[in-house]
Amino acid sequence: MNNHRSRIFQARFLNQPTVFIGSNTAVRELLHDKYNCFRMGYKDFFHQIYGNSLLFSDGLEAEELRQSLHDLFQPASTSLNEHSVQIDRFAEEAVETMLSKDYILVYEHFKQVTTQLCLSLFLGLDHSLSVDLMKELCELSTVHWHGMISVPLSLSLPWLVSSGFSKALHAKEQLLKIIKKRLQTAEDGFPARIKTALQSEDAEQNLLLFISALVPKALSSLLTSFICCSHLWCHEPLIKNGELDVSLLECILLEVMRIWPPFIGGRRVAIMECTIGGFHIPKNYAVIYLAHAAHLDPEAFPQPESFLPARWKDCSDSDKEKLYCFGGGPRNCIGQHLVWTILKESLPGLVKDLL
Ligand code: HEM
Repeated sequence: MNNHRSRIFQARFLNQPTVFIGSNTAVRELLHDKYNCFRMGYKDFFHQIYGNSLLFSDGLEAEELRQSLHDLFQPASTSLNEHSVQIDRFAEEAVETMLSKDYILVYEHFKQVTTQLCLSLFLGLDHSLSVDLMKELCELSTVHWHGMISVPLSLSLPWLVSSGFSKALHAKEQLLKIIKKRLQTAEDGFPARIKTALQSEDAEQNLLLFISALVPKALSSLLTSFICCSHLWCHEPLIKNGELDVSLLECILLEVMRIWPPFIGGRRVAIMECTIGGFHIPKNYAVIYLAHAAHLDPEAFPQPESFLPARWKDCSDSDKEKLYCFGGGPRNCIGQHLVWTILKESLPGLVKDLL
C-alpha cells in the first residue's frame, strides 16, 4: 500500500490481475455487493480439495444452503446450547495440560485442542471413547490442509499436481468415508441435525469444511493472540470479586480480532465491470480484501496501531461492522456465534488459572 500510495491498488497475483482493497469503507462496499457484481473466488483454486460446500457456492445454491444451515448456527439453537458441556470440558483440559508442563508451544497446543473440539462438536466424537479414530482424523485433516497450501498455482496444468496435493485428495476421500459413517449412525447432536437440514451429499461436503484444519487454525490463532498479548491488557481488572467482567473481555477480544485477524481476508471475482471505493474493476478481475489493512485504516479507527480495548466500550453494531475478522455482508461467517460462544466459555478458565 505504501508503494502504491493508496489503500486500493492493482497487482498481478496467482497469475491473475487482482485488485487489493485495504480501505475499510471499500471492503464493506465489496462484501455487501449491492449490485451482485461478484462471485466467491475460492472455487478456482480449492474446489477439488474441499468439494461443494457453502464457501464454494454462489447465487441461489449458496442462498439455499445458508438458509438450511442458518438455524444450526444461531445463538439460541439447541444445537449450540448442547455444545456448552463439550466446550467446558475442552477448556478445562486445555488449562490442565498447560499447567502440567514446564513450557508449551501455545499455538500448537491450542490447535490440537481446538481440532479435537471441532471433531467433538461437528461429528459427535468423544475423544476419550475413540482415541484412535480421533488420532486418525487429526492426521488426515493435517494432510488435507497441506494439500490446500500446496495447490499448484496453475490448475490448467494438471501434470504439475504436487504429491502433497494428491495426498490431500486421498485424505479428503478418507475423511469423507468417516463422515459418511458418522452421519449414517448419528441419532443426536450436530450430525443428526445437519442430516435433517441438508441432503446427504451436502451434509457430507459441509461437514468436511467444518472439521477441516481451517477452523481450528483460526480459533487457535485467536486464542494464541489473546494469551500472547496479555501484557497489554492484564493491568485491567478482568476479574472482579471472583467474577469475570464479560463486557471488558468482549472489548479485549474485539481489539485482538482487529489487530490480529486469523485470515488475511478473502477473495472475490468480478462477474461484471464495476466500481469499488471509486476504483474501476473490469469483468473477471479478482479482488482480495485485506482485513488486517482495513482494520488499521485510520479513517475507521483512530490510533489504529495502538491496542485500545476501550475503543469498543459502548460501541454500536455499526462500529462492529468495521471489523472483517468474520468477513461481512450476506456471505459473512456462519460460525461466528459459535466462535464467540467458544471464546467466552473457554477464556474465563484460562484467564483465572493461567494469568
Ligand atoms: C475463529 C474462527 C473463524 C474465523 C476467523 C472465520 C472467518 C471467516 C471469514 C473471514 C469468512 C468470510 C470469507 C469471505 O468473505 O470470503 C468466513 C466464512 C465462513 N465461515 Fe468462518 N470463521 C471461523 C470459524 C468458523 C466456524 C466455527 C464455522 C462453522 C463450523 C465457519 C464456517 C464458515 C462458512 C461456512 C463460511 C462461508 C459462508 C458463505 O460463504 O456464505 N467458520 N469465515
